[in-house]
Amino acid sequence: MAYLELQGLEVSFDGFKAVNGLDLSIERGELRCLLGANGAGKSTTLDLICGRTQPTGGRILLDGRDITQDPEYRRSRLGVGRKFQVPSVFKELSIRENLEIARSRHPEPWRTLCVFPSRRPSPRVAEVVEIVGLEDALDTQAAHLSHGQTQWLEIAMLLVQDSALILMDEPTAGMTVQETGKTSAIFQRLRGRHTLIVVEHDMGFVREVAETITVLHQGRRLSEGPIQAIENDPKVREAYLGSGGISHA
Ligand SMILES: Nc1ncnc2c1ncn2[C@@H]1O[C@H](COP(=O)(O)OP(=O)(O)OP(=O)(O)O)[C@@H](O)[C@H]1O
Repeated sequence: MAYLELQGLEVSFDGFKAVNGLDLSIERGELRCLLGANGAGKSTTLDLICGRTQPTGGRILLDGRDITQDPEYRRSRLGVGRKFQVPSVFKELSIRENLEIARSRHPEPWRTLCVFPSRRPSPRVAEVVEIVGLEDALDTQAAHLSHGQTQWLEIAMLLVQDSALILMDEPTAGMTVQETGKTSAIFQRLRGRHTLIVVEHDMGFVREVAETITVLHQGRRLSEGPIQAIENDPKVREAYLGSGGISHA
């Protein structure tokens, strides 16, 4: 059995099926990209997996366990981490402080800073900042970070929480070409250690990082496979007709 299984997943908003009988199987350690035109149901699918939205039908299995009815906090404890498009870092705190708080998951974050007053990061924080390339900026206040650095800090916050399944919505949106390149390198390092599901419109980025791509259309799986197979799939071409083809998604 795959690490994550969506079986006939469905959610209806006032009768409109944003996700409509979606089947998806993702192996442990895989990096899966979700593609699809605007409104295809990509973000809603991530919402269903992390428990932000409750499905109106179907099942979600994580490592063989049915989590369909589990609330968001319980899925988070099981290792499901979600990165949203809008960053949720504490702007007035340093990178190190943000990471220590994320790691502790303490209900009163300020107490963590009393427990970790030292300027030396804990071993896991030190390891993670090296992965995302922020090791030289540990004491920089988050408010002073570039857009790219803020996104990397958020990824690091999921990593220190040991999220086994990481869901990301357009991680490269608003990034420069250099920042996107660095993000791609970070993802290459995460592959195999974490299972990643990434919604992304930047086809250059998708080409670099994805092994398998799932294309959604009207809340269903339209096509799945490596990039060449997706680009040559007549169903995908038809669904993207008018938007200049998938390469211009
Ligand atoms: N809470 C909600 N209430 C009503 N309709 C919703 C809700 N959330 C999403 N939808 C609708 O469901 C459909 C799928 O939305 P979703 O955000 O998942 O698409 P998407 O593929 O992520 O699109 P985009 O690439 O534009 O972000 C859209 O038509 C959207 O308007």
